[in-house]
Amino acid sequence: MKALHFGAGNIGRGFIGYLLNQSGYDVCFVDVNQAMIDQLNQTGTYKIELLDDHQTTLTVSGVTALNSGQDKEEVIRAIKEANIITTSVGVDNLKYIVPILSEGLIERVKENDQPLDVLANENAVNASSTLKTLLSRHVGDQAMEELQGQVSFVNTAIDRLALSKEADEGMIALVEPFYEWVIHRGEMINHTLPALTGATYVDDLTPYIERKLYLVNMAHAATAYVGYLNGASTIQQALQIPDILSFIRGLMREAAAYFVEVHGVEKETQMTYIDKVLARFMNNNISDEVTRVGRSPIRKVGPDERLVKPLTALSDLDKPVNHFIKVVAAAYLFDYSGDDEAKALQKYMGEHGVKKAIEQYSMIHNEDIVSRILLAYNEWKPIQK
Ligand SMILES: NC(=O)C1=CN([C@@H]2O[C@H](COP(=O)(O)OP(=O)(O)OC[C@H]3O[C@@H](n4cnc5c(N)ncnc54)[C@H](O)[C@@H]3O)[C@@H](O)[C@H]2O)C=CC1
Ligand SMILES: O=P(O)(O)OC[C@H]1O[C@](O)(CO)[C@@H](O)[C@@H]1O
Repeated sequence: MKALHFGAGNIGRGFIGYLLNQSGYDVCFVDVNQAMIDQLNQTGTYKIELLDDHQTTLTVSGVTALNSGQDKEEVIRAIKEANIITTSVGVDNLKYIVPILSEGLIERVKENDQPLDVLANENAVNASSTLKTLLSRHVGDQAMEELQGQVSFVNTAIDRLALSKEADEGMIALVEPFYEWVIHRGEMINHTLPALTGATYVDDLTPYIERKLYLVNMAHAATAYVGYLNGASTIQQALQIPDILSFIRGLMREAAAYFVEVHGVEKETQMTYIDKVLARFMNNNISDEVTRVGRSPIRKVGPDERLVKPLTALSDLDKPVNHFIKVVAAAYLFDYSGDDEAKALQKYMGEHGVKKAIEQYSMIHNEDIVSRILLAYNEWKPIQK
Protein backbone atom coordinates (compact mmCIF):
# COMPACT_ATOMS: atom_id res chain seq x y z
CA MET A 1 0.00 0.00 0.00
CA LYS A 2 1.19 3.50 -0.84
CA ALA A 3 0.68 6.65 1.19
CA LEU A 4 1.50 10.11 -0.10
CA HIS A 5 2.07 12.62 2.67
CA PHE A 6 2.52 16.37 2.07
CA GLY A 7 4.83 17.91 4.70
CA ALA A 8 7.89 16.05 6.01
CA GLY A 9 8.09 18.26 9.11
CA ASN A 10 7.79 17.38 12.78
CA ILE A 11 4.25 15.99 12.61
CA GLY A 12 4.75 14.48 9.15
CA ARG A 13 7.72 12.37 10.19
CA GLY A 14 7.11 12.07 13.93
CA PHE A 15 3.43 11.26 13.89
CA ILE A 16 1.47 10.71 10.66
CA GLY A 17 4.30 9.18 8.60
CA TYR A 18 5.13 6.91 11.51
CA LEU A 19 1.56 5.61 11.93
CA LEU A 20 1.15 5.17 8.17
CA ASN A 21 4.33 3.11 8.19
CA GLN A 22 3.07 1.10 11.16
CA SER A 23 -0.14 0.49 9.19
CA GLY A 24 1.86 -1.15 6.40
CA TYR A 25 2.21 1.75 3.95
CA ASP A 26 5.28 2.76 1.98
CA VAL A 27 5.32 6.46 2.69
CA CYS A 28 6.31 9.03 0.08
CA PHE A 29 6.73 12.53 1.50
CA VAL A 30 6.22 15.64 -0.61
CA ASP A 31 7.93 18.74 0.69
CA VAL A 32 9.65 21.95 -0.43
CA ASN A 33 12.67 21.52 1.82
CA GLN A 34 15.26 19.95 -0.49
CA ALA A 35 17.71 19.19 2.33
CA MET A 36 15.04 17.11 4.09
CA ILE A 37 14.06 15.44 0.81
CA ASP A 38 17.70 14.48 0.17
CA GLN A 39 18.08 13.19 3.72
CA LEU A 40 15.03 10.93 3.38
CA ASN A 41 16.03 9.62 -0.05
CA GLN A 42 19.64 8.90 0.93
CA THR A 43 18.77 6.03 3.26
CA GLY A 44 15.03 5.55 2.71
CA THR A 45 14.69 5.78 6.48
CA TYR A 46 14.45 8.33 9.25
CA LYS A 47 14.66 8.32 13.02
CA ILE A 48 12.18 9.24 15.71
CA GLU A 49 13.15 9.73 19.33
CA LEU A 50 10.48 9.40 21.98
CA LEU A 51 10.54 12.08 24.66
CA ASP A 52 10.36 9.46 27.40
CA ASP A 53 12.84 8.70 30.18
CA HIS A 54 14.75 6.25 27.97
CA GLN A 55 14.98 8.34 24.78
CA THR A 56 13.60 5.32 22.92
CA THR A 57 14.63 5.52 19.27
CA LEU A 58 12.54 4.17 16.40
CA THR A 59 13.47 3.85 12.74
CA VAL A 60 10.91 4.30 10.00
CA SER A 61 11.88 2.63 6.73
CA GLY A 62 10.47 2.25 3.23
CA VAL A 63 10.41 6.02 2.84
CA THR A 64 10.91 8.20 -0.24
CA ALA A 65 10.52 11.93 -0.78
CA LEU A 66 9.71 14.32 -3.63
CA ASN A 67 9.90 18.06 -4.13
CA SER A 68 6.50 19.51 -5.06
CA GLY A 69 8.18 22.15 -7.24
CA GLN A 70 10.98 20.23 -8.92
CA ASP A 71 9.53 16.71 -9.14
CA LYS A 72 6.11 17.64 -10.48
CA GLU A 73 5.66 14.65 -12.80
CA GLU A 74 6.62 12.19 -10.07
CA VAL A 75 4.27 13.85 -7.58
CA ILE A 76 1.39 13.58 -10.04
CA ARG A 77 2.20 9.93 -10.66
CA ALA A 78 2.32 9.34 -6.90
CA ILE A 79 -1.10 11.01 -6.48
CA LYS A 80 -2.48 8.63 -9.09
CA GLU A 81 -0.96 5.58 -7.40
CA ALA A 82 -1.64 6.48 -3.76
CA ASN A 83 -4.03 4.45 -1.61
CA ILE A 84 -4.29 7.35 0.81
CA ILE A 85 -3.17 11.00 0.80
CA THR A 86 -2.43 12.93 3.98
CA THR A 87 -1.04 16.37 4.80
CA SER A 88 0.58 18.24 7.67
CA VAL A 89 2.01 21.35 6.02
CA GLY A 90 0.34 23.98 8.24
CA VAL A 91 -3.21 25.11 7.53
CA ASP A 92 -2.06 28.33 5.84
CA ASN A 93 0.12 26.32 3.44
CA LEU A 94 -2.72 24.13 2.16
CA LYS A 95 -3.37 26.65 -0.61
CA TYR A 96 0.13 26.04 -1.98
CA ILE A 97 -0.38 22.30 -2.42
CA VAL A 98 -3.73 22.78 -4.15
CA PRO A 99 -2.42 23.28 -7.74
CA ILE A 100 -0.39 20.06 -7.84
CA LEU A 101 -2.88 18.06 -5.79
CA SER A 102 -5.79 19.04 -8.02
CA GLU A 103 -3.83 18.29 -11.19
CA GLY A 104 -2.95 14.83 -9.87
CA LEU A 105 -6.49 14.11 -8.66
CA ILE A 106 -8.08 15.15 -11.95
CA GLU A 107 -5.71 12.88 -13.89
CA ARG A 108 -6.32 10.10 -11.40
CA VAL A 109 -10.12 10.04 -11.71
CA LYS A 110 -9.77 9.97 -15.51
CA GLU A 111 -7.50 6.94 -15.36
CA ASN A 112 -8.72 4.82 -12.48
CA ASP A 113 -11.83 4.44 -10.38
CA GLN A 114 -10.20 3.65 -7.03
CA PRO A 115 -11.78 5.71 -4.24
CA LEU A 116 -9.38 7.92 -2.32
CA ASP A 117 -9.46 9.57 1.08
CA VAL A 118 -7.51 12.80 1.59
CA LEU A 119 -6.82 13.66 5.22
CA ALA A 120 -5.50 17.12 6.14
CA ASN A 121 -3.94 16.82 9.58
CA GLU A 122 -3.52 20.39 10.72
CA ASN A 123 -4.31 22.40 13.85
CA ALA A 124 -7.61 23.81 12.63
CA VAL A 125 -11.27 22.89 12.76
CA ASN A 126 -12.19 20.94 9.59
CA ALA A 127 -8.86 21.44 7.79
CA SER A 128 -9.81 18.82 5.17
CA SER A 129 -12.99 20.74 4.36
CA THR A 130 -10.85 23.86 4.01
CA LEU A 131 -8.59 21.98 1.59
CA LYS A 132 -11.65 20.85 -0.36
CA THR A 133 -12.98 24.42 -0.59
CA LEU A 134 -9.59 25.71 -1.78
CA LEU A 135 -9.40 22.91 -4.34
CA SER A 136 -12.93 23.54 -5.52
CA ARG A 137 -12.19 27.25 -6.07
CA HIS A 138 -9.06 26.29 -7.99
CA VAL A 139 -10.58 23.72 -10.36
CA GLY A 140 -14.15 25.00 -10.73
CA ASP A 141 -17.51 23.27 -10.39
CA GLN A 142 -17.30 20.88 -13.32
CA ALA A 143 -13.93 19.36 -12.39
CA MET A 144 -15.06 19.20 -8.78
CA GLU A 145 -18.08 17.20 -9.81
CA GLU A 146 -15.80 14.69 -11.51
CA LEU A 147 -13.82 14.32 -8.29
CA GLN A 148 -16.91 13.97 -6.08
CA GLY A 149 -17.85 10.38 -5.60
CA GLN A 150 -14.27 9.22 -5.97
CA VAL A 151 -12.26 11.51 -3.71
CA SER A 152 -13.29 12.40 -0.19
CA PHE A 153 -11.81 15.00 2.14
CA VAL A 154 -11.89 13.50 5.61
CA ASN A 155 -11.58 15.74 8.66
CA THR A 156 -9.31 14.72 11.54
CA ALA A 157 -8.01 15.88 14.89
CA ILE A 158 -4.36 15.32 15.75
CA ASP A 159 -2.63 15.62 19.08
CA ARG A 160 1.06 14.96 19.71
CA LEU A 161 3.85 17.34 20.69
CA ALA A 162 6.40 17.02 17.91
CA LEU A 163 9.76 18.77 17.56
CA SER A 164 13.04 18.03 15.81
CA LYS A 165 16.71 17.94 16.63
CA GLU A 166 19.71 18.00 14.36
CA ALA A 167 22.07 15.03 14.67
CA ASP A 168 25.03 13.71 12.66
CA GLU A 169 22.69 11.49 10.65
CA GLY A 170 20.34 14.41 9.90
CA MET A 171 17.13 15.68 11.48
CA ILE A 172 15.57 13.42 14.09
CA ALA A 173 11.89 13.81 14.94
CA LEU A 174 11.25 14.17 18.67
CA VAL A 175 7.80 13.20 19.87
CA GLU A 176 6.09 12.74 23.20
CA PRO A 177 4.87 9.17 23.81
CA PHE A 178 1.20 10.30 23.85
CA TYR A 179 -0.73 10.70 20.61
CA GLU A 180 -4.29 10.91 19.39
CA TRP A 181 -5.32 10.71 15.71
CA VAL A 182 -9.08 11.01 15.45
CA ILE A 183 -10.69 10.48 12.05
CA HIS A 184 -14.25 11.31 10.99
CA ARG A 185 -15.43 7.88 9.83
CA GLY A 186 -18.58 9.11 8.07
CA GLU A 187 -16.55 11.21 5.60
CA MET A 188 -14.44 8.28 4.39
CA ILE A 189 -15.02 6.93 0.91
CA ASN A 190 -12.50 4.12 0.72
CA HIS A 191 -13.73 1.29 2.92
CA THR A 192 -11.44 -1.35 1.43
CA LEU A 193 -8.32 -0.49 3.45
CA PRO A 194 -7.48 -1.81 6.91
CA ALA A 195 -8.01 0.63 9.79
CA LEU A 196 -4.98 2.84 10.39
CA THR A 197 -2.88 1.68 13.32
CA GLY A 198 -3.26 3.98 16.29
CA ALA A 199 -6.15 5.98 14.83
CA THR A 200 -9.57 6.37 16.45
CA TYR A 201 -12.57 6.52 14.14
CA VAL A 202 -15.53 8.60 15.31
CA ASP A 203 -18.94 9.64 13.98
CA ASP A 204 -18.80 13.14 15.47
CA LEU A 205 -15.43 14.86 15.26
CA THR A 206 -16.50 18.21 16.72
CA PRO A 207 -15.91 17.44 20.43
CA TYR A 208 -12.43 16.07 19.63
CA ILE A 209 -11.19 18.84 17.37
CA GLU A 210 -12.66 21.54 19.62
CA ARG A 211 -11.02 19.97 22.68
CA LYS A 212 -7.71 19.83 20.81
CA LEU A 213 -7.83 23.38 19.50
CA TYR A 214 -9.72 25.25 22.22
CA LEU A 215 -8.16 23.51 25.19
CA VAL A 216 -4.80 21.87 24.33
CA ASN A 217 -3.59 24.28 21.64
CA MET A 218 -5.19 27.20 23.43
CA ALA A 219 -3.39 26.53 26.72
CA HIS A 220 -0.12 25.77 24.94
CA ALA A 221 -0.21 29.03 22.98
CA ALA A 222 -1.26 30.92 26.13
CA THR A 223 1.73 29.50 28.03
CA ALA A 224 3.96 30.59 25.15
CA TYR A 225 2.65 34.18 25.12
CA VAL A 226 2.56 34.64 28.90
CA GLY A 227 5.91 32.86 29.25
CA TYR A 228 7.43 35.06 26.55
CA LEU A 229 6.27 38.22 28.35
CA ASN A 230 7.84 36.93 31.56
CA GLY A 231 11.19 36.17 29.93
CA ALA A 232 10.84 32.35 29.87
CA SER A 233 12.55 30.65 26.91
CA THR A 234 10.65 27.37 27.02
CA ILE A 235 7.17 26.15 27.89
CA GLN A 236 8.70 24.02 30.64
CA GLN A 237 10.49 27.05 32.17
CA ALA A 238 7.30 29.10 32.00
CA LEU A 239 5.28 26.46 33.83
CA GLN A 240 7.93 26.24 36.58
CA ILE A 241 6.87 29.78 37.55
CA PRO A 242 4.05 29.18 40.09
CA ASP A 243 2.06 32.28 39.06
CA ILE A 244 2.10 31.22 35.41
CA LEU A 245 1.13 27.64 36.19
CA SER A 246 -1.75 28.82 38.34
CA PHE A 247 -2.83 31.32 35.67
CA ILE A 248 -2.83 28.65 32.93
CA ARG A 249 -4.76 26.26 35.15
CA GLY A 250 -7.30 29.02 35.80
CA LEU A 251 -7.52 29.69 32.07
CA MET A 252 -8.14 26.01 31.31
CA ARG A 253 -10.84 25.90 33.97
CA GLU A 254 -12.43 28.92 32.35
CA ALA A 255 -12.35 27.05 29.02
CA ALA A 256 -13.78 23.93 30.70
CA ALA A 257 -17.12 25.70 31.12
CA TYR A 258 -17.50 25.64 27.32
CA PHE A 259 -17.05 21.85 27.13
CA VAL A 260 -19.35 21.23 30.08
CA GLU A 261 -22.05 23.51 28.67
CA VAL A 262 -21.79 22.79 24.93
CA HIS A 263 -20.56 19.19 24.78
CA GLY A 264 -22.08 17.96 28.04
CA VAL A 265 -18.71 16.76 29.40
CA GLU A 266 -18.72 15.99 33.14
CA LYS A 267 -16.87 18.69 35.09
CA GLU A 268 -14.74 16.07 36.87
CA THR A 269 -13.72 14.47 33.56
CA GLN A 270 -12.75 17.88 32.23
CA MET A 271 -10.59 18.65 35.30
CA THR A 272 -8.78 15.30 35.00
CA TYR A 273 -8.15 16.01 31.33
CA ILE A 274 -6.70 19.45 32.21
CA ASP A 275 -4.24 17.85 34.65
CA LYS A 276 -3.22 15.34 31.99
CA VAL A 277 -2.56 18.08 29.43
CA LEU A 278 -0.56 20.17 31.89
CA ALA A 279 1.56 17.13 32.76
CA ARG A 280 2.27 16.65 29.03
CA PHE A 281 3.35 20.30 28.68
CA MET A 282 5.58 19.97 31.75
CA ASN A 283 7.27 16.76 30.57
CA ASN A 284 10.88 17.22 31.72
CA ASN A 285 12.18 15.40 28.68
CA ILE A 286 10.90 18.17 26.40
CA SER A 287 12.46 21.56 25.94
CA ASP A 288 9.99 23.41 23.78
CA GLU A 289 10.76 27.02 22.82
CA VAL A 290 7.99 29.53 23.54
CA THR A 291 8.79 31.08 20.16
CA ARG A 292 7.92 27.79 18.38
CA VAL A 293 4.69 27.27 20.27
CA GLY A 294 3.69 30.93 19.89
CA ARG A 295 4.56 30.98 16.17
CA SER A 296 2.22 32.67 13.66
CA PRO A 297 0.36 34.98 16.09
CA ILE A 298 -1.82 36.48 13.33
CA ARG A 299 -3.27 33.03 12.68
CA LYS A 300 -3.60 32.36 16.40
CA VAL A 301 -5.52 35.57 17.23
CA GLY A 302 -7.98 34.85 14.39
CA PRO A 303 -11.74 34.82 15.14
CA ASP A 304 -12.15 31.04 14.76
CA GLU A 305 -8.87 30.18 16.41
CA ARG A 306 -7.81 28.79 19.79
CA LEU A 307 -7.84 32.05 21.78
CA VAL A 308 -10.67 34.18 20.41
CA LYS A 309 -13.25 31.53 19.53
CA PRO A 310 -13.54 30.18 23.10
CA LEU A 311 -13.43 33.74 24.45
CA THR A 312 -16.40 34.85 22.34
CA ALA A 313 -18.28 31.56 22.83
CA LEU A 314 -17.88 31.76 26.63
CA SER A 315 -18.86 35.39 26.64
CA ASP A 316 -22.01 34.54 24.64
CA LEU A 317 -22.77 31.90 27.28
CA ASP A 318 -22.35 34.58 29.99
CA LYS A 319 -19.41 32.67 31.47
CA PRO A 320 -16.30 34.36 32.96
CA VAL A 321 -13.53 35.23 30.47
CA ASN A 322 -11.06 37.18 32.62
CA HIS A 323 -8.15 34.84 31.86
CA PHE A 324 -8.95 34.75 28.13
CA ILE A 325 -8.96 38.56 27.98
CA LYS A 326 -5.43 38.62 29.42
CA VAL A 327 -4.20 35.91 27.08
CA VAL A 328 -5.47 37.62 23.93
CA ALA A 329 -3.77 40.79 25.13
CA ALA A 330 -0.53 38.83 25.70
CA ALA A 331 -0.71 37.40 22.18
CA TYR A 332 -0.79 40.94 20.75
CA LEU A 333 2.43 41.64 22.69
CA PHE A 334 4.33 38.69 21.15
CA ASP A 335 6.96 40.73 19.29
CA TYR A 336 9.50 37.97 18.54
CA SER A 337 11.57 39.28 15.63
CA GLY A 338 12.22 35.79 14.23
CA ASP A 339 8.54 35.33 13.34
CA ASP A 340 7.20 37.00 10.19
CA GLU A 341 3.63 37.18 11.49
CA ALA A 342 4.77 38.67 14.81
CA LYS A 343 6.70 41.33 12.90
CA ALA A 344 3.74 42.09 10.63
CA LEU A 345 1.36 42.32 13.59
CA GLN A 346 3.64 44.67 15.50
CA LYS A 347 4.08 46.81 12.39
CA TYR A 348 0.30 47.01 11.91
CA MET A 349 -0.18 47.98 15.56
CA GLY A 350 2.56 50.60 15.27
CA GLU A 351 0.75 52.16 12.32
CA HIS A 352 -2.91 51.69 13.30
CA GLY A 353 -2.98 51.09 17.05
CA VAL A 354 -3.90 48.05 19.12
CA LYS A 355 -7.68 48.58 19.01
CA LYS A 356 -7.73 48.56 15.22
CA ALA A 357 -5.54 45.43 15.19
CA ILE A 358 -7.97 43.60 17.50
CA GLU A 359 -10.84 44.52 15.18
CA GLN A 360 -8.87 43.68 12.06
CA TYR A 361 -7.29 40.34 13.06
CA SER A 362 -9.54 38.99 15.83
CA MET A 363 -12.69 40.56 14.37
CA ILE A 364 -13.94 41.37 17.84
CA HIS A 365 -16.43 44.22 17.67
CA ASN A 366 -17.97 43.90 21.12
CA GLU A 367 -16.88 47.22 22.69
CA ASP A 368 -16.80 45.82 26.22
CA ILE A 369 -14.49 42.94 25.28
CA VAL A 370 -12.25 45.15 23.14
CA SER A 371 -11.82 47.67 25.95
CA ARG A 372 -11.06 44.91 28.47
CA ILE A 373 -8.39 43.50 26.12
CA LEU A 374 -6.92 46.99 25.74
CA LEU A 375 -6.81 47.39 29.50
CA ALA A 376 -5.09 44.01 29.91
CA TYR A 377 -2.66 44.93 27.10
CA ASN A 378 -1.63 48.07 28.97
CA GLU A 379 -1.31 46.13 32.22
CA TRP A 380 0.98 43.51 30.61
CA LYS A 381 3.12 46.05 28.78
CA PRO A 382 5.35 47.16 31.69
CA ILE A 383 6.49 43.57 32.35
CA GLN A 384 7.44 43.00 28.69
CA LYS A 385 11.06 41.80 28.79
N1 LIG B 1 4.43 20.20 15.97
C1 LIG B 1 3.41 19.86 16.72
O1 LIG B 1 3.58 19.54 17.90
C2 LIG B 1 2.02 19.83 16.17
C3 LIG B 1 1.68 20.38 14.96
N2 LIG B 1 0.41 20.29 14.50
C4 LIG B 1 0.02 20.81 13.19
O2 LIG B 1 0.64 19.98 12.19
C5 LIG B 1 0.97 20.76 11.04
C6 LIG B 1 2.46 20.65 10.77
O3 LIG B 1 3.16 21.16 11.87
P1 LIG B 1 4.71 20.85 12.10
O4 LIG B 1 5.01 19.50 11.58
O5 LIG B 1 5.02 21.19 13.49
O6 LIG B 1 5.35 21.94 11.14
P2 LIG B 1 6.76 21.85 10.39
O7 LIG B 1 7.07 23.23 10.00
O8 LIG B 1 7.71 21.06 11.20
O9 LIG B 1 6.40 20.99 9.09
C7 LIG B 1 5.69 21.46 8.01
C8 LIG B 1 6.33 20.89 6.76
O10 LIG B 1 5.53 21.24 5.64
C9 LIG B 1 6.40 21.61 4.60
N3 LIG B 1 5.70 22.46 3.65
C10 LIG B 1 5.37 23.76 3.77
N4 LIG B 1 4.77 24.19 2.64
C11 LIG B 1 4.72 23.13 1.80
C12 LIG B 1 4.24 22.94 0.49
N5 LIG B 1 3.70 23.94 -0.21
N6 LIG B 1 4.38 21.72 -0.09
C13 LIG B 1 4.94 20.70 0.60
N7 LIG B 1 5.42 20.83 1.86
C14 LIG B 1 5.31 22.02 2.44
C15 LIG B 1 7.55 22.32 5.29
O11 LIG B 1 8.70 22.40 4.49
C16 LIG B 1 7.73 21.42 6.50
O12 LIG B 1 8.61 20.38 6.27
C17 LIG B 1 0.52 22.18 11.36
O13 LIG B 1 -0.78 22.38 10.86
C18 LIG B 1 0.50 22.22 12.88
O14 LIG B 1 -0.41 23.18 13.36
C19 LIG B 1 -0.55 19.63 15.19
C20 LIG B 1 -0.28 19.04 16.38
C21 LIG B 1 1.02 19.12 16.96
O1 LIG C 1 1.18 25.37 14.06
P1 LIG C 1 0.68 25.40 15.44
O2 LIG C 1 -0.79 25.61 15.52
O3 LIG C 1 1.50 26.22 16.35
O4 LIG C 1 0.82 23.89 15.91
C1 LIG C 1 1.82 23.36 16.62
C2 LIG C 1 1.43 23.24 18.06
O5 LIG C 1 0.43 22.29 18.36
C3 LIG C 1 0.76 21.58 19.53
O6 LIG C 1 0.60 20.24 19.30
C4 LIG C 1 -0.15 21.72 20.70
O7 LIG C 1 -0.26 23.01 21.14
C5 LIG C 1 2.17 22.02 19.88
O8 LIG C 1 3.07 21.02 20.04
C6 LIG C 1 2.64 22.89 18.81
O9 LIG C 1 3.24 24.02 19.32
